Amino acid sequence: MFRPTLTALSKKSSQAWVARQGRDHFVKLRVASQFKSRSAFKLIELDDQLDFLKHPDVNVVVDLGASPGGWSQVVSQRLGYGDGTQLEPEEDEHVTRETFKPRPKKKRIMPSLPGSAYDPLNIDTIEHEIAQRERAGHGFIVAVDLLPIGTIPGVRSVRGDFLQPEVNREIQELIWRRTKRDLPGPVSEARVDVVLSDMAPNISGHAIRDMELSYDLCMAVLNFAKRNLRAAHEIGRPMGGALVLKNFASNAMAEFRREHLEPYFHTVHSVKPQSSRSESSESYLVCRGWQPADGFRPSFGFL
Ligand SMILES: C[S@@+](CC[C@H](N)C(=O)[O-])C[C@H]1O[C@@H](n2cnc3c(N)ncnc32)[C@H](O)[C@@H]1O
Repeated sequence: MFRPTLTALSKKSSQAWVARQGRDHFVKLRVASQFKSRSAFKLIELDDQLDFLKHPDVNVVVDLGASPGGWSQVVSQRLGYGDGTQLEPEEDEHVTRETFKPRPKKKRIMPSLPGSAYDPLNIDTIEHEIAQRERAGHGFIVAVDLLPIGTIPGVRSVRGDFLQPEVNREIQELIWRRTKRDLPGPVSEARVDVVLSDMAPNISGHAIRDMELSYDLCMAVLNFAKRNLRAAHEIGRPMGGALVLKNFASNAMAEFRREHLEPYFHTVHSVKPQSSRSESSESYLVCRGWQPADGFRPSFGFL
């Protein structure tokens, strides 16, 4: 009997993956749009449907599992940074003075810069462009991932494992520093308006283990949200204070939703965006209107 070898199998599945990518409507859209990931369309769909980002009172957004940066780009746009186009990819990914490559003249965003008489690499122009976009938007985004995230207007990134206490501490300190600098009012423990998590554990192939890992990530994100989300009544909008959580369907997740989400949010919706592949069991829990019960916010600590 013919048994395919591992190499033959992996070659076949990678060919299938390439073929599927080529057919995929959202992959084509991504290429045309300059979004860093196809996932960007999932967040666009979620926000267009449930409207948690585009409010003037949304100032601080935390994007967990942000690399390569598609969701952060969408949030950046929705907080008013940029006009819907991102910085050109070569500027975006690796802009350092050493690695920057000038673009052809016709693609330049700014024709020239005051005060930069000689700037053959166009570096001042790029910095000026970034600074201009930074001025146009409001608030800020903290993007967290194990992997690098390029430069996106309004985004500050933290690289590390979200499950590690020192990474949590770094996120917290960044939020406090920026809040103190940029936002009016007292610096309190809870200044985040929206927590997003598109994190997924590395799939081991062992169904129960994978489900447990996914559950643990969701629980860690919820604990972070409990400490950091502004409550709906503080914001003055019933749907204010939102959490978006990627999850994989399981009985444990259904119970998590009933026990840990529904009692504390005004509404909880489970959404499978069109741009999420139908063969994946992923969906997103969109929880709006954070209303901590008395004493529900845990005393301050990490994890
Ligand atoms: C589906 S991708 C996110 C795509 C992203 N939303 C975008 O639009 O570009 C999931 C990300 O979660 C990150 N991730 C998984 N576990 C993590 C952890 N414990 N800490 C930080 N990042 C994690 C992975 O590194 C991966 O980049």
